[in-house]
Amino acid sequence: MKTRGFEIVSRYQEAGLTLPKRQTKQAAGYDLQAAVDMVVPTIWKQPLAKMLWAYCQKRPQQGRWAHWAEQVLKPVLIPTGLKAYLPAEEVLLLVNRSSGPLKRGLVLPNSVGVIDADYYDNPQNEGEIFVQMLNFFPTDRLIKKGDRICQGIFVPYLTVDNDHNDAPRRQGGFGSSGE
Ligand SMILES: O=c1ccn([C@H]2C[C@H](O)[C@@H](COP(=O)(O)OP(=O)(O)OP(=O)(O)O)O2)c(=O)[nH]1
Ligand SMILES: [Mg+2]
Repeated sequence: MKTRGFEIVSRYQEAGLTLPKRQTKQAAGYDLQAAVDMVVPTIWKQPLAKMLWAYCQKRPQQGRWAHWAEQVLKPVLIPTGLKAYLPAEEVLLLVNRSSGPLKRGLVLPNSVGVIDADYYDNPQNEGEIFVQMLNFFPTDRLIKKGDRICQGIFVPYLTVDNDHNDAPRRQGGFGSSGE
C-alpha cells in the first residue's frame, strides 16, 4: 500500500538518482539531493548585475549581459528529479540543512518550501520538486549532482471550520494559482 514517499520523475529515470534518506535513527528530515551540477552565484555580484540590468533595458541588443544579470539577480532553482506522494491532509516541508548557511553560505530564499499533496503528478511538470537557493558567501558555489541540499519533513496540517474547499486540483507550481 502507498501512503507517502518519493519517486523519480520521468525525465530523470535514467539519471541514476537515489531516493532521499534519513541520515540517523531519529532524523526528522529526508535529505534531498541535487539532480544535476549547478552553480549558485554569489549575491555579492548583485550590485553589478543590477547596473548591467538597467543598462541592458536601454540597449536590447545586449542580450547576453541581460541574461547574465538575470541569472545573478534571481534565486537558482535546483532540480531534485523527485516527486512526493502523500495523504491529502499532509504537507511536505523543505527546510535548509543547518550546515547550508554555516558551511556553504546557502539559504532558501522562500525560507520553507511547501510541497502540497496535489502537486504530485500535476499536468505541467509531474510534480517535480525544485529547491530555491541563494548564496551569500563571496564566491560562486558549485553544487554537484548528489549533494544534499535540503531536507524534507512530512507533517499534518489543519483546516478552518466550514472549509468548503471547492477549488480545482493544482495544475503546476511556482505561481500557477496566479499572482
Ligand atoms: O520550494 C518549493 C516550493 C514549492 N514547490 C512546488 C510545490 C508546491 O505545491 C508548488 C506551489 O508552491 P507554493 O504554493 O508555495 O507557491 P505559489 O507561489 O503560491 O505557487 P502556486 O500559485 O502554484 O500555489 O510549487 C517546489 O517545488 N519547491
Ligand atoms: Mg500557493
